[in-house]
Amino acid sequence: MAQVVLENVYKSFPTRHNERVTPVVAQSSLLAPIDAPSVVEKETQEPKQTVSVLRNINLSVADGEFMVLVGPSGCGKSTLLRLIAGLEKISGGNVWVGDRLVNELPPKARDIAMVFQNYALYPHMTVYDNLAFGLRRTLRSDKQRTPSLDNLLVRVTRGLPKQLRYTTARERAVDDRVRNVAQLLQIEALLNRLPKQLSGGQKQRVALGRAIARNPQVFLMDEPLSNLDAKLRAETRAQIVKLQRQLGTTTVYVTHDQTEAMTMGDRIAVMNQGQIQQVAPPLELYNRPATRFVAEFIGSPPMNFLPVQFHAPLSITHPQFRCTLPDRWANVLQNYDQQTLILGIRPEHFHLSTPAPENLLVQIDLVEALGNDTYLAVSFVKQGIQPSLIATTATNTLQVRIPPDQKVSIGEQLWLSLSLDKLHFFEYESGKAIWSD
Ligand SMILES: Nc1ncnc2c1ncn2[C@@H]1O[C@H](COP(=O)(O)OP(=O)(O)OP(=O)(O)O)[C@@H](O)[C@H]1O
Repeated sequence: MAQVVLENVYKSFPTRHNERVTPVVAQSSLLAPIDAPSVVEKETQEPKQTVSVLRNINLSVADGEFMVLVGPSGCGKSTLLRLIAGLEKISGGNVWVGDRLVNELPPKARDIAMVFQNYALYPHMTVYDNLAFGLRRTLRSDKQRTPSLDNLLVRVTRGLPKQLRYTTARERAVDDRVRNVAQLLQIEALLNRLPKQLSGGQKQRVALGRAIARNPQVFLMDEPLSNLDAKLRAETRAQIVKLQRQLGTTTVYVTHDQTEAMTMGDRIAVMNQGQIQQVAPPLELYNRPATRFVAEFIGSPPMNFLPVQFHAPLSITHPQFRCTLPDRWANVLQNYDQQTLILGIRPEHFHLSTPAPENLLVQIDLVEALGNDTYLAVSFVKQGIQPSLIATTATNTLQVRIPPDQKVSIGEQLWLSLSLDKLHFFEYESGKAIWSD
């Protein structure tokens, strides 16, 4: 077990700004004499540029912690994981695993096991051998060399029935570990099968088993569940969490799925465009998102955002409604008098209400009844004042959650009130959260 610490980690990839150049080179090479420099040579002569994919990453994963990296596609999650694994080299900063600085260490010296979404099992080996393969190598590198008497006995008994054959100490250790892991993951019955004889979920369990069998200091998992169907994903999700708790192995888990992040992580690091926006336990991310980006990313359906005008001491106005905020906002908001702020409201923090200036008059565009919950997509019924401010809302549609027993239909008009103690505010330009305490 070990902690993983990233200090000011930076990663850039080389790129050539040859998007315009390439076609020209390609074209000229068609016309060029045979002995002209090749396209490849010409391309490498272009000035190299770099694109920075991760910037100023500081993250400390505690010993035994389950840390989830979450963020939209392309934000740099996999790259960060690959940097920890040593599959990519960092461009700046430090990576620590335990008390070792691993910047220059190759992957196999880092004592880390990685699980990918595509399982990466050896197709020609049985489940048993897939589990045993890495182990044999690990034990060999542990210098548990086979004594020569062992070797002799193995050779002499090779032709005998299986029960009578002699096995080496190392092979017995491997066998013990394989069977333990198979029991833990409930794949004992599958040990003699080939990967092609397994379902997706079973393959994923074998891939997990392979990582566990090596008993590494750290597990790195890159979207390991994304090839599974919804039901199996939920089951395997729970199983991974349970296993991780049992083993207590420090884990960094990458996903773009916020449900996975919220249900699995001790803490979650939310990433966007190569930077970490916030690191916090799941509920804290939900209750106290540090930025508008985090607020929108965590929670399903996402938080609604409305531009409102703030008037000290405690009132906000929107073309469609106005309301007075609880006292606790007075202090923090006094510097924003007469400014536009972004009001954030989660779908679950609206309530069906009565006509009043502090309530929102909306029309139902869509109803989604999901048994336990009913979600509405609603739009404002235009009431006339300051329509320009409404136009600055990215979308004029709000997502609202109402009790499932409430009968509503498309086209119906409703009044909604806000849970005043649940409001969020963000600075208009920077998107930074303003907290009332
Ligand atoms: N070898 C590479 N060379 C150049 N650019 C790269 C390389 N690997 C990744 N990138 C770029 O780095 C950015 C981050 O990629 P990364 O795979 O880490 O994102 P991600 O958050 O894991 O996305 P996804 O969820 O889609 O897998 C992307 O813009 C990607 O195009």
